[in-house]
Amino acid sequence: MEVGFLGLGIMGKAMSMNLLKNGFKVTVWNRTLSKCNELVEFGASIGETPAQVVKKCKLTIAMLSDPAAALSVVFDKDGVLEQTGSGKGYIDMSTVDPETSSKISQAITSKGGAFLEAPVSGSKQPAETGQLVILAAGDKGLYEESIPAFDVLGKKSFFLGQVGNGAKMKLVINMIMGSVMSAFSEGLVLSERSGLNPHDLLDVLDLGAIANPMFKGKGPAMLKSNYSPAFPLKHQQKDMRLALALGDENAVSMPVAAAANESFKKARSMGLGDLDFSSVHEILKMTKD
Ligand SMILES: NC(=O)C1=CN([C@@H]2O[C@H](COP(=O)(O)OP(=O)(O)OC[C@H]3O[C@@H](n4cnc5c(N)ncnc54)[C@H](OP(=O)(O)O)[C@@H]3O)[C@@H](O)[C@H]2O)C=CC1
Ligand SMILES: O=CCCC(=O)O
Repeated sequence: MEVGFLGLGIMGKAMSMNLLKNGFKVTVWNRTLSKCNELVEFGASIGETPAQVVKKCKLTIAMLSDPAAALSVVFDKDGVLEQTGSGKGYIDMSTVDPETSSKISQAITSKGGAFLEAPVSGSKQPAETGQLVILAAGDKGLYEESIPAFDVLGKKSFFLGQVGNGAKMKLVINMIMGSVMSAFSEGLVLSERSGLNPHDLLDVLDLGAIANPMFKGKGPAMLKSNYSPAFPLKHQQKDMRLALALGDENAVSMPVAAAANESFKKARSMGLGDLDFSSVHEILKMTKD
């Protein structure tokens, strides 16, 4: 099966590499074209533009930073829309808001193409090992055709119905994740400032009712101020912003998420946006009496 892949950031690189390793023919494109070279070494072909990739491939996947990027790759000159049509499938796996997804869906389907949104739960390592959780919504036929690729990329796929539901599910999850990370960082700071050993806190947490792979995976690195990016903080803040907008639309009060968003915003303003989202810990460490 020949697959196009647009966007070779942390996630896109790992996902397209995985498809290659599992026998898919992959044609890649990235805004910064030099990032395609590593994939070419593993057998990928390069498309010079998103339109070229779509022209060549029946199925094209995108994994882009945010709504602006997702829209640009579809609607701009040499974009996806120029070559989509009957027999072409487009799957956007980026984390965006439901409105962005719906706009892309309408444009693709009005030209006869099929569209699926399929954001993912899981980060760099699950992307490398094919252990993502796929939250698909949109064209059911395209979902079924894409199962061989989803089986390589993820450990479980959900089909959630109409376009927008995948985006909403992903935003709810990341709103919870950002709020929990913020509370976890406060707990690490509180344990240290009150004279406890924060490593003991990690051990105790791991044995109790709120034991959590995120605490276990990120806690030790956070205590060493090591924030090598798996999930960049700028994307977590984008997800908090989009989730809060979803809350606004649905009149859901989310004071915990709103407070966490302030910490992520502050971290971004201090230049931590490209570090892992766990670097929000640095902001909370800065608060003194
Ligand atoms: N990292 C993670 O753990 C996870 C991330 N996600 C989501 O997946 C998406 C990608 O994340 P990740 O790989 O970490 O992000 P990165 O920041 O590593 O990569 C972003 C990608 O988007 C491209 N891009 C950015 N702006 C534009 C634009 N205007 N036009 C075209 N391409 C653009 C970048 O191209 P260039 O190289 O030229 O800058 C790059 O390929 C995001 O929506 C994120 O929220 C979802 C689950 C986990
Ligand atoms: O969107 C990013 C999710 C990161 C994760 O699930 O660990």
